[in-house]
Formats: sequence, C-alpha cells, structure tokens
Amino acid sequence: MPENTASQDKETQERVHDVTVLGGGSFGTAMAKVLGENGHRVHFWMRDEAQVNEVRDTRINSRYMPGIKLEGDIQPTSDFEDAIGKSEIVFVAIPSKAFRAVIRQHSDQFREGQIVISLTKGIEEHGFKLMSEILQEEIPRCQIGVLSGPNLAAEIVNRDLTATVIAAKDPDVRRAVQDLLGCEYFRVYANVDIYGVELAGALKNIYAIVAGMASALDMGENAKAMLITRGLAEMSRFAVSLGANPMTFMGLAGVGDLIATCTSSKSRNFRVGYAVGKGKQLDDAVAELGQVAEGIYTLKLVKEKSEAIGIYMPLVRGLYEILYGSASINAVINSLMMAVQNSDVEFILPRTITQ
Ligand SMILES: NC(=O)C1=CN([C@@H]2O[C@H](COP(=O)(O)OP(=O)(O)OC[C@H]3O[C@@H](n4cnc5c(N)ncnc54)[C@H](O)[C@@H]3O)[C@@H](O)[C@H]2O)C=CC1
Ligand SMILES: O=C(CO)COP(=O)(O)O
Repeated sequence: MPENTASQDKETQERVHDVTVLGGGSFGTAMAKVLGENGHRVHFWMRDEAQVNEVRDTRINSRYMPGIKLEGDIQPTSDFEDAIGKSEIVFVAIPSKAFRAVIRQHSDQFREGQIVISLTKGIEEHGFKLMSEILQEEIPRCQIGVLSGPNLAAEIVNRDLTATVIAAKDPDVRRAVQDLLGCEYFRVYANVDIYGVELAGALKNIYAIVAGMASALDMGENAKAMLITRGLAEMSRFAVSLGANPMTFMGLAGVGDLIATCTSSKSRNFRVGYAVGKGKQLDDAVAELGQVAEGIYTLKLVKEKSEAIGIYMPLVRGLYEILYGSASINAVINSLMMAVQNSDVEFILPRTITQ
C-alpha cells in the first residue's frame, strides 16, 4: 500500500546509522556536524590524538572550526579500526596528497559492500588518478561514490542553506547518501557521472585561484564574469575530452561550485590567488593559509595533462606561468587578452567560426 511504503521509507530514513568521517580538517568537521545533527552515530577519525581529546572534551575542533560546537553523537577517535568497524557508510575527507596512503594502510579493515564516499577535490600526482579511482584500486570490494558541489565548510557549519551532488553508479548508494545527509539546510542531488562530478570539483580550484588574483587586482565585475565563464568552458572542454558528461558542468558540481569558490574569500584557493595577486610568494601564501589549497597541485597536473592530450587551456597555462614560471601577472593578462578571439559557446559554434 502507498501509505505503508511511505511510512516504511520514513522509518528507514529516521533510523540511527553508524557512519564514519575520515579526516579532521574543515570539511570532515562540517560533514561530521551535519551527520551528528541528523541523529546519526558519527565515528570521527583523525590522526592527531590531541585533536581527538579536544573534540571529545570540548566538542570543538579549534584548529579547523574555531567556535563551532559539534552537537549529537559524534565520537572522535584516532583508532581506524574502531572508526570504520561498525559503519555502513564511510566519508573520506583526506587531502589528495595523503588519500591513497591512508586508504592503503587500512585497506584490509574495510568490509565487503561497505559504502565509501570521497569528499576530496583533488587529483593524484602519479597517473592523473581521481579519488574514486584510488578507492576502486585499493578497496574494490566496497561500493564507491563521490560527493561534490558548492560546499564551503565555513558556511555549512553555520547551517547556511547548501546543496551538493552525490555521484555513484548504484542507485541505492545515491539514495543512502541523500537520506543520511539531507536536512532542512542541506540538499543532496544525484548524478551518475562520477568522473565528471569529481573532476569538476578538482578543476574549479584552479579557477578559484585565478578569481582570487583578479579580485586582488580589483579587476571589476566584467572581468570576473569573463574569467568564471571562460573557466567553465575550459574545464568542460578538458573533462569532456576525458569522458565526462558535459551536462554535469551545468550543474551544482560544475558551475555551482565555480560560482561559490570564484566569488568568495571563504575559499582557500581564492585566498591563495588573492595573496599572490597582492604580491606574496606562493609558498608564503600557502604557509599562511595553514589549510589545504588543492588547486596549486591540480594546476600542475592539469597543465601537463592538457598538453599531453592537446586540449587548449589558456587560463591554466597562464596561471601556471605566474605560479611556477617567471611570468608577471600583467604579461599573462596581456597575452590572454590579445590571443585569438574564438567563438563563445564552442560546442554549439565550432571554434574555427571566427578564424
Ligand atoms: N573545506 C571545504 O570547504 C571543502 C573541502 N573539500 C575537500 O576536502 C578535502 C579535505 O579538505 P579540508 O578538510 O578542507 O582540509 P583541511 O586543510 O582543513 O584539513 C585537512 C585534514 O586532513 C588531515 N590529514 C592530512 N594528511 C593526513 C594523513 N596522512 N592522515 C590523516 N589525516 C591527514 C589533516 O590533519 C587535517 O585534519 C580537500 O580535498 C578539499 O578540497 C571539499 C569541499 C569543501
Ligand atoms: O570546494 C570547496 C567549496 O565547494 C572549498 O574550496 P576551497 O578548498 O578553495 O576552500
């Protein structure tokens, strides 16, 4: 009967689930908070014992989320086995540089069929692997998904209205994540394009750095719109050439995340770009940030990859020349502005139309 089905659905949704968050940084803390407030038992794993004690005793992660109280049944631990042993779903918020090492070190502790969702927006240095590919290689017996979207941790912890995307092949995995995370301030949309959703989250960090620089230089709203829109064209062109669905880039994980991070100083990538735009050295800007800015690593990998596969990415090339070469910001801006003037929406009008 329809009423029975509805009430059974509600009952399933309201059941307390054992869930795990791996990684005690800003985003791990934000996701643990949402899950705790949704009534779940959250096993919150972090490597630093002092941080575990602080979160247990004060309910605050002062290094990454000062002043934010973690409500609900959140159980911090540095014991990995204890953290994932009872869990139905494991969320991984470990920066891309450490992602494989952490999963590999503990791979035998994951259970057959356990759902493992990457929250990480980066690319592995060797082999251009995305985090879902690493999970597939290291723990193939698990069910894998990725979560990505305009999800600034600093806003989520304030319960500011937010939406995200869960991408997974299995509809049960998508539904499970929607049910666990969805609440009055957090909406979870679904997609099947794992590669596109994940690549969008990693690529947009590059353009957030560019946008931060433009903001530091007070370049104006027209320039910001140009950079965001051409960034979207560039990242879609690259991702589609690697097999992503172009429509994914019209959604929250694509244009949505690009808007959030390219327009906000809450984005760490934006802040790094801003600092460099104000004349700081990259290393100093990153050291001052004290948190991960994935875009500075992704930039190098995407530049190499785009050259290897012959995809035109002038913003990536220009930013690379500023951050890792010897080009001045003004010289790069000048060369971008004087480059050949192509078609606007090149998948409708071919690139050659104006040539
Ligand atoms: N902060 C945000 O607003 C969002 C971040 N993300 C993504 O989430 C991922 C994690 O970022 P954040 O939590 O923001 O970074 P963060 O810099 O705030 O924290 C990183 C955390 O990872 C831990 N960590 C680093 N290496 C580790 C290792 N070997 N073993 C165990 N733990 C280790 C650190 O101790 C720290 O707790 C990144 O890929 C980021 O792009 C995604 C959406 C939003
Ligand atoms: O991905 C994010 C928001 O969606 C966070 O961006 P930053 O890593 O630049 O802070």
